[in-house]
Amino acid sequence: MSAAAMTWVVSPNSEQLCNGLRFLEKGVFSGGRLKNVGRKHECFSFFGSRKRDVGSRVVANPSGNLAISSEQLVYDVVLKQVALVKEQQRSREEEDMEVKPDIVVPGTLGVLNEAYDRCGEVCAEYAKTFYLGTLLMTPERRKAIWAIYVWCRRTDELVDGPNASHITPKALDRWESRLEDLFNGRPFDMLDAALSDTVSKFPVDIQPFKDMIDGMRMDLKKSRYENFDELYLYCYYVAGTVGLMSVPIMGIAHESNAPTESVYNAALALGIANQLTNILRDVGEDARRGRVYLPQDELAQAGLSDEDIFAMKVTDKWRFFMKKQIKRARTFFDQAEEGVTQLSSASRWPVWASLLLYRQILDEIEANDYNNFTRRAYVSKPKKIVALPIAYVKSLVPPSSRKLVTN
Ligand SMILES: CC(C)=CCC/C(C)=C/CC/C(C)=C/CC/C(C)=C/[C@@H]1[C@@H](COP(=O)(O)OP(=O)(O)O)[C@]1(C)CC/C=C(\C)CC/C=C(\C)CCC=C(C)C
Ligand SMILES: [Mn+2]
Repeated sequence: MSAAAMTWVVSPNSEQLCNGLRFLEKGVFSGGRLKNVGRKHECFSFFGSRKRDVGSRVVANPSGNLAISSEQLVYDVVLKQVALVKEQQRSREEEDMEVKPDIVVPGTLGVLNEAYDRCGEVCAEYAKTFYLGTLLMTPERRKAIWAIYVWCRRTDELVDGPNASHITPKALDRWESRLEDLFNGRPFDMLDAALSDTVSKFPVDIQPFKDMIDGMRMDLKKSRYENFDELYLYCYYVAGTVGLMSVPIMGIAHESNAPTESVYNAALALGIANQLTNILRDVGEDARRGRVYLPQDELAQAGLSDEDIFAMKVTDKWRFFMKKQIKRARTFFDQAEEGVTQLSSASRWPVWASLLLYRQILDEIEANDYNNFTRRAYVSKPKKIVALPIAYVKSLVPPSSRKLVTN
């Protein structure tokens, strides 16, 4: 598919989107394979800490005043999402139904099915293993996850895709108003229509979606992170949000008696872990774009600076620094593990697979002797193949009655 055709998939520009819609209607997109344009897209590498180790709720700002930490800010979003889920549970119990019935406007069902099919195609193209995992889910859940995946991918492409240099804060504002419209039942295009349908059926709060757009805004104006608290907020925006969006769809197992909030915390932790791993894998690549997604204070403590990163030399100081960063990422994966088992049975396999595969990237960075400047850590096909049955076996473990960490 040409770059021009790709444009509509990711751009919030109305004219291009209308063009995109025409592509869809003519079926040009159908069967078309989205290509990587200007950006690495290996297969969506299948994707928490005891909180005390990684950050506190109240932090002192430079003037010595106490401020609310990023962790606390994010926790408020978790509570809001959990409240929405509980509210829907209560009304379902009252109405005694599984999901809201479809209110079908004549002639729209075919279009909606087609929209979901397109989401599935995009997902299969960008994230093959993950796509296969979604096939285990119920059709309703699978389609919903595809719709969320596509919205996230399109959002990410705005700042990371081929048209990234043309993206302005205004464009992100337009993307956000489209988001509000689709949550209010007024989708702009077919892919938005799929998500609009999804959010009308599942208790998904708009906040994590808005926060992901905020993450993209942050990417436009910020290329340094003073400390881990700042980096944590960025990781929440671009990846922790995905965890919060996904759990209402994947569902929590009926047998689970873990507090709902603890499962959302685990989902958040998996997003953070994935993003920290992504950052550690991409240090060299990001540096070539003038970006350093590493806590500046921790670099300084290790006797390192931006200059050392741009020099791209693996030194003992760098190895020492990296070991600490990897250790932190692993604590978030550990925290996430406790939550995966609480998910509904069909959702556990793709999440385990994603967790095991993404975590292995950290092992690969170690195996590369911490050279994440000029070598890209990746999980080889044979290792991926080994991880999948392990994930499957893990997914068979039912939720235990053990209590998870709440905040
Ligand atoms: C089963 C599963 C993995 C479900 C998530 C499906 C979904 C909606 C994914 C959307 C991902 C996406 C496109 C996010 C946009 C921002 C972004 C690109 C984030 C980075 C992903 C890795 O992508 P990649 O390796 O391709 O990196 P580049 O684009 O090349 O830089 C991220 C690192 C974040 C991904 C975050 C997650 C997948 C969150 C996972 C958490 C859950 C699914 C919750 C699980 C529940 C519990 C209880 C643990
Ligand atoms: Mn990346």
